Amino acid sequence: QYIPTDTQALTIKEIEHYYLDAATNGFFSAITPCTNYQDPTAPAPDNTLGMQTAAEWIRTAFHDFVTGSIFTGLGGLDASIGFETGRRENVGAAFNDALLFFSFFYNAQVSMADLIALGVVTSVANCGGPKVPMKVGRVDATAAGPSGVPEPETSISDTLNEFNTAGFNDGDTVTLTACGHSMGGVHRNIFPQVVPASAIGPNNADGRVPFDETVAVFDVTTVNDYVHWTGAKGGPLVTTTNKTVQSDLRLYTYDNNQTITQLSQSSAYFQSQCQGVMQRMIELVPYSVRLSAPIDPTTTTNLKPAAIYLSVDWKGNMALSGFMRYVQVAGAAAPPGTLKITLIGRNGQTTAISATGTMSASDTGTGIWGPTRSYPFTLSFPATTGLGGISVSGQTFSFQDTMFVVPGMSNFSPTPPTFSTTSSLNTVSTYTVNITVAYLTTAPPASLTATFNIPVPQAGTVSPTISTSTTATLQKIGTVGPFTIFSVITSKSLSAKQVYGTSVDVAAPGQAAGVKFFKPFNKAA
Ligand code: HEM
Repeated sequence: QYIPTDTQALTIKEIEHYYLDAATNGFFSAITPCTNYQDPTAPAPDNTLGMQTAAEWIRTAFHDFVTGSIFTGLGGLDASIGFETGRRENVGAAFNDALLFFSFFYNAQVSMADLIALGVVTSVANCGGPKVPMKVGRVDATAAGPSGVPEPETSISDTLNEFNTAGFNDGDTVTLTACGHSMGGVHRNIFPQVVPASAIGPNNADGRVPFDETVAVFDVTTVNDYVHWTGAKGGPLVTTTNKTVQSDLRLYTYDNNQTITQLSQSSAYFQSQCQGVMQRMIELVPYSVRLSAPIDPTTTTNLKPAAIYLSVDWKGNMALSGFMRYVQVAGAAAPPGTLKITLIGRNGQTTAISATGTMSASDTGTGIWGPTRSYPFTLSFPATTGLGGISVSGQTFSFQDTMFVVPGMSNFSPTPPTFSTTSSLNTVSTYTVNITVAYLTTAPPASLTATFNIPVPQAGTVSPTISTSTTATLQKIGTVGPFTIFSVITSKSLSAKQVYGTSVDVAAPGQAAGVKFFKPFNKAA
């Protein structure tokens, strides 16, 4: 585990993993294919209900963000929706479905609000829409926010007022709603005032009437249907005979159909307009929140180290292991068969020590940016040389070895059940963890303190929060080369889901954590 200087870098690393790496039970699993419906409390997807996870994720972001205010600088995308699911304006399973699925990916570095944003970015891009920039750094609310999410019955003036307060003018409101209503539909079981009982049928137990013919594709079809009065004609919130709930019709006709007609001019125009408003939706955050630069392998780097661990043994041999990730973005060279990873020593000098990373045949996948390849490697070097970084294909990545958990001297038992995004991870066991840390210091303290960051339930929402109340004291057990070694064994009763979300920080007395966000049991390993 290396220690980046900037804590947002750790969040970026985590989200990059969810966003770019292939994983059987990864973030994309619930929205692949885009027609899929995954109830995270059930063992397997159920596609007989007329429900759709990708659409639920987009609707979740809308209901979370729209009560935010550019005037007060409060609210927006902050996961407060979890505290608000009892309100009539937030009817339906979508919100808790989304938060429960996201909670498998929640930890001390990844907020629920960032996961809601990632849900929009992944479902839009995975289902044929544009790439909405993914920034990180959102902060979760600790209580409900104001109410006011527009409902089908809400007057046009109240609806526009709510969106205006969230920073969307009248035209933007039409655009965002038309973009959102490209996927999914309206369900009889929760909106009987909109959808007739006749909608219920085989593989449609909840009675969904889709917004358009391409329910699982983020595209201009619903707009074209409305403008040309073909197909689904814009969907049930236009065509319902109950005038009170014709909210899309009221909205689209408010400016005499000007905005909606513009949107139908071309698929490319629709997609670029949607990219802009979707970005603004997920970037409405409190004034106090600073978002990172976007995770974009085309403009940052498509070659990056991931899942890196540093170790030292009692003989003073060090090893840096992990993998290099190569994303073959559009226009990039084909992935090389091997990569040469060269050690930069603790003194900052490039050394003659190198390792070869060979492209994995199995750990591969195709994400929205292109094929992702991984190159596992282990770089071995003496403790006297130490670690300052690595250089790979002309790029330098900085690491440090001041304080790190030593994987070969640490362990964790029992092994939790295989990671999955179902309730199978609810089983609680007593887990014992040995945390052993190497500290590069000429004046070793008597002990170090480990703080465990454990996802725990919080009242009023299905979204977890992080508890830091479990700590442990590491005692000196020896020295190797320039390092003093500290260790502790501690036990805790946890669910497997909590185990996967737990991380540890370690600090010397009176100092900031030298080890930050070490995952004692890493599902990515
Ligand atoms: C004028 C404001 C809006 C109103 C009154 C409204 C109303 C509704 C209603 C009643 C449903 C049916 C929900 C269900 O049966 O599960 C729905 C679905 C949906 N809405 Fe909206 N909506 C509005 C704006 C938006 C916006 C701005 C977005 C996102 C950018 C959005 C995204 C969605 C999505 C993706 C669905 C499909 C959900 C699913 O199939 O599970 N809506 N909307």
